[in-house]
Amino acid sequence: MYSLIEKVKEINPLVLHYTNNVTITDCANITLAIGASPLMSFSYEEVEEIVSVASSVVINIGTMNSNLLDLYLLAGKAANKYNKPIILDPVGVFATKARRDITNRLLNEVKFDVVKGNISEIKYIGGFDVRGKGVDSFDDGEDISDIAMRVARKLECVVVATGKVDIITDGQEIFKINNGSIKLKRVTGTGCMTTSLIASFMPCSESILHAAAIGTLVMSLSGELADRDNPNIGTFKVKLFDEVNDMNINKLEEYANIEKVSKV
Ligand SMILES: Nc1ncnc2c1ncn2[C@@H]1O[C@H](COP(=O)(O)OP(=O)(O)O)[C@@H](O)[C@H]1O
Ligand SMILES: Cc1ncsc1CCOP(=O)(O)O
Ligand SMILES: [Mg+2]
Repeated sequence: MYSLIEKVKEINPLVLHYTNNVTITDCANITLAIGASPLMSFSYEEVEEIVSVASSVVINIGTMNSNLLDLYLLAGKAANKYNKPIILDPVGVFATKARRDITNRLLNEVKFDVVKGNISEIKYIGGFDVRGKGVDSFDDGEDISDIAMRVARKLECVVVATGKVDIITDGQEIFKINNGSIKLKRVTGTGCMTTSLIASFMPCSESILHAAAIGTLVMSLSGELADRDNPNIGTFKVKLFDEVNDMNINKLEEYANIEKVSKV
Protein backbone atom coordinates (compact mmCIF):
# COMPACT_ATOMS: atom_id res chain seq x y z
CA MET A 1 0.00 0.00 0.00
CA TYR A 2 2.81 2.44 0.85
CA SER A 3 4.18 2.16 -2.71
CA LEU A 4 1.17 4.22 -3.81
CA ILE A 5 3.11 7.27 -2.59
CA GLU A 6 5.50 6.71 -5.53
CA LYS A 7 2.86 5.55 -7.99
CA VAL A 8 0.85 8.77 -7.67
CA LYS A 9 3.92 10.76 -8.74
CA GLU A 10 4.48 8.47 -11.75
CA ILE A 11 0.85 8.55 -12.88
CA ASN A 12 0.21 12.23 -12.04
CA PRO A 13 -3.59 11.76 -12.12
CA LEU A 14 -5.93 14.61 -13.04
CA VAL A 15 -8.13 15.22 -10.00
CA LEU A 16 -11.29 17.11 -10.93
CA HIS A 17 -12.80 19.03 -8.03
CA TYR A 18 -16.30 20.40 -7.57
CA THR A 19 -15.54 21.92 -4.22
CA ASN A 20 -16.12 24.80 -1.84
CA ASN A 21 -14.70 28.28 -2.22
CA VAL A 22 -13.23 28.39 1.30
CA THR A 23 -10.52 25.76 0.91
CA ILE A 24 -10.31 25.43 -2.87
CA THR A 25 -6.75 26.78 -3.24
CA ASP A 26 -5.44 24.62 -0.41
CA CYS A 27 -7.05 21.58 -2.06
CA ALA A 28 -5.36 22.42 -5.37
CA ASN A 29 -2.00 22.86 -3.64
CA ILE A 30 -2.19 19.66 -1.58
CA THR A 31 -3.06 17.78 -4.79
CA LEU A 32 0.10 19.18 -6.38
CA ALA A 33 2.14 18.41 -3.24
CA ILE A 34 1.26 14.71 -3.38
CA GLY A 35 2.14 14.53 -7.08
CA ALA A 36 -1.24 14.77 -8.81
CA SER A 37 -2.74 17.52 -10.98
CA PRO A 38 -5.74 19.48 -9.70
CA LEU A 39 -8.50 21.02 -11.80
CA MET A 40 -11.24 22.99 -10.10
CA SER A 41 -14.46 23.61 -12.02
CA PHE A 42 -17.81 25.37 -11.53
CA SER A 43 -18.86 25.06 -15.16
CA TYR A 44 -21.88 23.25 -16.59
CA GLU A 45 -20.52 23.73 -20.07
CA GLU A 46 -17.48 21.48 -19.66
CA VAL A 47 -18.86 18.68 -17.44
CA GLU A 48 -19.04 15.94 -20.06
CA GLU A 49 -15.73 16.86 -21.67
CA ILE A 50 -13.76 17.30 -18.48
CA VAL A 51 -15.12 14.31 -16.56
CA SER A 52 -14.34 12.07 -19.53
CA VAL A 53 -10.63 12.96 -19.31
CA ALA A 54 -10.32 13.27 -15.51
CA SER A 55 -8.70 10.50 -13.46
CA SER A 56 -11.00 10.99 -10.47
CA VAL A 57 -13.75 13.33 -9.27
CA VAL A 58 -14.33 15.11 -5.94
CA ILE A 59 -17.74 16.43 -4.88
CA ASN A 60 -17.41 18.60 -1.75
CA ILE A 61 -20.61 20.37 -0.65
CA GLY A 62 -18.93 22.90 1.67
CA THR A 63 -20.43 26.02 0.06
CA MET A 64 -23.27 24.37 -1.82
CA ASN A 65 -26.50 25.89 -3.15
CA SER A 66 -29.34 24.50 -5.27
CA ASN A 67 -27.69 25.61 -8.49
CA LEU A 68 -24.47 23.84 -7.55
CA LEU A 69 -26.42 20.72 -6.57
CA ASP A 70 -27.47 20.38 -10.22
CA LEU A 71 -23.81 20.71 -11.21
CA TYR A 72 -22.72 18.07 -8.66
CA LEU A 73 -25.43 15.70 -9.91
CA LEU A 74 -24.45 16.21 -13.53
CA ALA A 75 -20.77 15.66 -12.74
CA GLY A 76 -21.50 12.70 -10.48
CA LYS A 77 -23.61 10.97 -13.12
CA ALA A 78 -20.95 11.64 -15.76
CA ALA A 79 -18.31 10.14 -13.43
CA ASN A 80 -20.45 7.01 -13.10
CA LYS A 81 -20.98 6.88 -16.89
CA TYR A 82 -17.24 7.15 -17.62
CA ASN A 83 -16.26 4.83 -14.73
CA LYS A 84 -14.25 7.50 -12.96
CA PRO A 85 -13.67 6.98 -9.24
CA ILE A 86 -15.64 9.55 -7.29
CA ILE A 87 -15.57 10.72 -3.66
CA LEU A 88 -18.18 12.69 -1.69
CA ASP A 89 -17.26 15.03 1.18
CA PRO A 90 -20.59 15.94 2.87
CA VAL A 91 -19.18 19.00 4.66
CA GLY A 92 -21.40 20.08 7.56
CA VAL A 93 -24.20 17.65 6.59
CA PHE A 94 -25.52 17.77 10.17
CA ALA A 95 -25.66 21.59 10.27
CA THR A 96 -28.79 22.31 8.23
CA LYS A 97 -31.72 20.62 6.53
CA ALA A 98 -30.48 21.99 3.18
CA ARG A 99 -27.13 20.20 3.57
CA ARG A 100 -28.89 16.99 4.60
CA ASP A 101 -31.24 17.15 1.61
CA ILE A 102 -28.41 17.82 -0.83
CA THR A 103 -26.38 14.94 0.59
CA ASN A 104 -29.36 12.61 0.33
CA ARG A 105 -29.98 13.57 -3.30
CA LEU A 106 -26.32 12.93 -4.11
CA LEU A 107 -26.24 9.59 -2.31
CA ASN A 108 -29.47 8.50 -4.00
CA GLU A 109 -28.57 9.53 -7.54
CA VAL A 110 -24.80 8.98 -7.75
CA LYS A 111 -22.81 5.84 -6.89
CA PHE A 112 -19.84 7.03 -4.84
CA ASP A 113 -16.66 4.98 -4.36
CA VAL A 114 -15.81 6.81 -1.13
CA VAL A 115 -17.81 8.91 1.32
CA LYS A 116 -15.43 10.83 3.58
CA GLY A 117 -16.44 12.98 6.51
CA ASN A 118 -15.37 13.89 10.00
CA ILE A 119 -16.77 11.68 12.73
CA SER A 120 -19.83 13.88 13.28
CA GLU A 121 -20.64 13.89 9.55
CA ILE A 122 -20.42 10.09 9.27
CA LYS A 123 -22.37 9.57 12.51
CA TYR A 124 -25.09 11.86 11.17
CA ILE A 125 -25.30 9.96 7.87
CA GLY A 126 -25.57 6.81 10.01
CA GLY A 127 -28.68 8.27 11.68
CA PHE A 128 -27.16 9.30 15.02
CA ASP A 129 -27.26 12.54 17.02
CA VAL A 130 -24.00 14.45 16.80
CA ARG A 131 -22.05 17.10 18.65
CA GLY A 132 -21.01 19.02 15.56
CA LYS A 133 -21.05 22.77 15.08
CA GLY A 134 -21.06 24.30 11.58
CA VAL A 135 -18.54 22.22 9.68
CA ASP A 136 -16.62 21.04 12.77
CA SER A 137 -16.86 17.78 14.70
CA PHE A 138 -16.85 17.62 18.48
CA ASP A 139 -17.23 13.87 18.39
CA ASP A 140 -13.62 13.46 17.25
CA GLY A 141 -12.57 11.42 20.30
CA GLU A 142 -15.04 8.61 19.59
CA ASP A 143 -14.39 5.27 17.95
CA ILE A 144 -17.25 4.87 15.47
CA SER A 145 -16.01 1.71 13.74
CA ASP A 146 -19.38 -0.01 14.00
CA ILE A 147 -21.31 2.95 12.64
CA ALA A 148 -18.82 3.48 9.80
CA MET A 149 -19.05 -0.21 8.87
CA ARG A 150 -22.83 -0.04 8.77
CA VAL A 151 -22.80 3.09 6.62
CA ALA A 152 -20.29 1.48 4.26
CA ARG A 153 -22.47 -1.58 3.85
CA LYS A 154 -25.61 0.46 3.33
CA LEU A 155 -24.03 2.77 0.74
CA GLU A 156 -21.89 -0.03 -0.75
CA CYS A 157 -18.80 2.11 -0.71
CA VAL A 158 -15.70 2.85 1.32
CA VAL A 159 -16.36 5.13 4.29
CA VAL A 160 -13.73 7.33 5.91
CA ALA A 161 -14.42 8.99 9.29
CA THR A 162 -11.67 11.34 10.48
CA GLY A 163 -10.97 12.21 14.10
CA LYS A 164 -8.44 11.41 16.81
CA VAL A 165 -8.51 7.89 15.39
CA ASP A 166 -9.34 7.78 11.69
CA ILE A 167 -11.54 4.91 10.51
CA ILE A 168 -11.45 3.61 6.95
CA THR A 169 -13.73 0.71 6.05
CA ASP A 170 -15.42 -1.00 3.13
CA GLY A 171 -17.91 -2.64 5.50
CA GLN A 172 -15.74 -5.74 5.89
CA GLU A 173 -12.21 -4.62 6.69
CA ILE A 174 -11.25 -1.68 8.89
CA PHE A 175 -8.10 0.38 9.02
CA LYS A 176 -7.56 2.55 12.10
CA ILE A 177 -5.02 5.36 12.01
CA ASN A 178 -3.63 6.68 15.28
CA ASN A 179 -1.44 9.41 13.81
CA GLY A 180 -2.52 13.04 13.90
CA SER A 181 -2.26 16.33 15.72
CA ILE A 182 -4.89 18.40 17.45
CA LYS A 183 -3.61 21.34 15.36
CA LEU A 184 -5.18 19.74 12.27
CA LYS A 185 -8.51 20.89 13.70
CA ARG A 186 -7.29 24.47 13.98
CA VAL A 187 -6.57 24.84 10.25
CA THR A 188 -9.67 24.89 8.07
CA GLY A 189 -9.59 22.54 5.12
CA THR A 190 -7.60 19.65 6.54
CA GLY A 191 -10.67 17.45 6.01
CA CYS A 192 -11.22 18.79 2.48
CA MET A 193 -7.53 18.24 1.73
CA THR A 194 -7.79 14.66 3.00
CA THR A 195 -10.53 14.18 0.40
CA SER A 196 -8.24 15.59 -2.31
CA LEU A 197 -5.45 13.23 -1.23
CA ILE A 198 -7.76 10.20 -1.35
CA ALA A 199 -8.95 11.30 -4.81
CA SER A 200 -5.31 11.55 -5.90
CA PHE A 201 -4.67 7.93 -4.86
CA MET A 202 -7.93 6.41 -6.16
CA PRO A 203 -6.84 6.19 -9.83
CA CYS A 204 -3.51 4.66 -8.73
CA SER A 205 -4.81 1.66 -6.81
CA GLU A 206 -6.82 -1.45 -7.61
CA SER A 207 -8.15 -1.17 -4.06
CA ILE A 208 -10.28 1.86 -3.21
CA LEU A 209 -9.93 0.85 0.46
CA HIS A 210 -6.13 1.15 0.23
CA ALA A 211 -6.36 4.45 -1.67
CA ALA A 212 -8.63 5.83 1.05
CA ALA A 213 -6.38 4.52 3.82
CA ILE A 214 -3.18 5.98 2.42
CA GLY A 215 -4.80 9.32 1.56
CA THR A 216 -6.07 9.61 5.14
CA LEU A 217 -2.75 8.43 6.57
CA VAL A 218 -0.74 11.00 4.60
CA MET A 219 -2.76 13.87 6.13
CA SER A 220 -2.71 12.56 9.70
CA LEU A 221 0.98 11.61 9.66
CA SER A 222 2.00 14.85 7.92
CA GLY A 223 0.12 16.76 10.61
CA GLU A 224 1.90 14.80 13.32
CA LEU A 225 5.33 15.39 11.76
CA ALA A 226 4.58 19.10 11.13
CA ASP A 227 3.78 19.49 14.84
CA ARG A 228 7.01 17.90 16.10
CA ASP A 229 8.61 21.18 17.29
CA ASN A 230 5.24 22.59 18.38
CA PRO A 231 5.15 25.44 15.85
CA ASN A 232 2.63 28.25 15.92
CA ILE A 233 -0.49 27.63 13.85
CA GLY A 234 0.54 29.59 10.74
CA THR A 235 3.91 27.86 10.62
CA PHE A 236 2.17 24.53 11.23
CA LYS A 237 0.09 25.03 8.10
CA VAL A 238 3.17 25.73 6.00
CA LYS A 239 4.97 22.73 7.50
CA LEU A 240 1.93 20.55 6.79
CA PHE A 241 2.29 21.24 3.07
CA ASP A 242 6.05 20.56 3.30
CA GLU A 243 5.44 17.24 5.04
CA VAL A 244 2.88 16.11 2.45
CA ASN A 245 5.29 17.10 -0.31
CA ASP A 246 8.16 15.21 1.38
CA MET A 247 6.22 12.08 2.38
CA ASN A 248 7.94 8.87 1.27
CA ILE A 249 7.92 5.12 1.85
CA ASN A 250 10.64 5.29 4.53
CA LYS A 251 8.69 7.79 6.63
CA LEU A 252 5.49 5.78 6.21
CA GLU A 253 7.28 2.61 7.34
CA GLU A 254 8.89 4.34 10.32
CA TYR A 255 6.06 6.51 11.66
CA ALA A 256 2.70 5.23 10.41
CA ASN A 257 0.56 4.07 13.30
CA ILE A 258 -2.04 2.15 11.30
CA GLU A 259 -3.70 -1.13 12.13
CA LYS A 260 -6.01 -3.39 10.20
CA VAL A 261 -8.34 -4.38 13.00
CA SER A 262 -10.91 -6.71 11.62
CA LYS A 263 -12.16 -8.84 8.82
CA VAL A 264 -15.67 -10.20 9.23
N1 LIG B 1 -8.60 14.99 18.18
C1 LIG B 1 -7.72 14.86 17.17
N2 LIG B 1 -6.43 14.55 17.41
C2 LIG B 1 -5.54 14.42 16.40
N3 LIG B 1 -5.86 14.54 15.08
C3 LIG B 1 -7.14 14.84 14.77
C4 LIG B 1 -8.14 15.01 15.79
N4 LIG B 1 -9.32 15.29 15.18
C5 LIG B 1 -9.07 15.31 13.85
N5 LIG B 1 -7.77 15.02 13.60
C6 LIG B 1 -7.13 14.93 12.28
O1 LIG B 1 -7.44 16.12 11.57
C7 LIG B 1 -7.58 15.86 10.16
C8 LIG B 1 -8.92 16.42 9.69
O2 LIG B 1 -9.92 15.73 10.36
P1 LIG B 1 -11.25 16.43 10.93
O3 LIG B 1 -10.92 17.64 11.71
O4 LIG B 1 -12.02 15.34 11.59
O5 LIG B 1 -11.98 16.78 9.54
P2 LIG B 1 -12.78 18.05 9.07
O6 LIG B 1 -11.74 19.09 8.79
O7 LIG B 1 -13.47 17.56 7.85
O8 LIG B 1 -13.72 18.42 10.17
C9 LIG B 1 -7.44 14.34 10.01
O9 LIG B 1 -6.11 14.04 9.62
C10 LIG B 1 -7.69 13.81 11.43
O10 LIG B 1 -6.99 12.61 11.69
C1 LIG C 1 -15.33 26.67 7.07
C2 LIG C 1 -16.09 26.17 5.91
N1 LIG C 1 -17.34 26.64 5.62
C3 LIG C 1 -17.85 26.10 4.54
S1 LIG C 1 -16.84 25.01 3.79
C4 LIG C 1 -15.64 25.24 4.97
C5 LIG C 1 -14.36 24.50 4.95
C6 LIG C 1 -14.44 23.24 5.73
O1 LIG C 1 -13.23 22.51 5.63
P1 LIG C 1 -12.94 21.21 6.48
O2 LIG C 1 -14.19 20.37 6.45
O3 LIG C 1 -11.83 20.55 5.79
O4 LIG C 1 -12.57 21.68 7.84
MG1 LIG D 1 -11.84 21.00 9.66
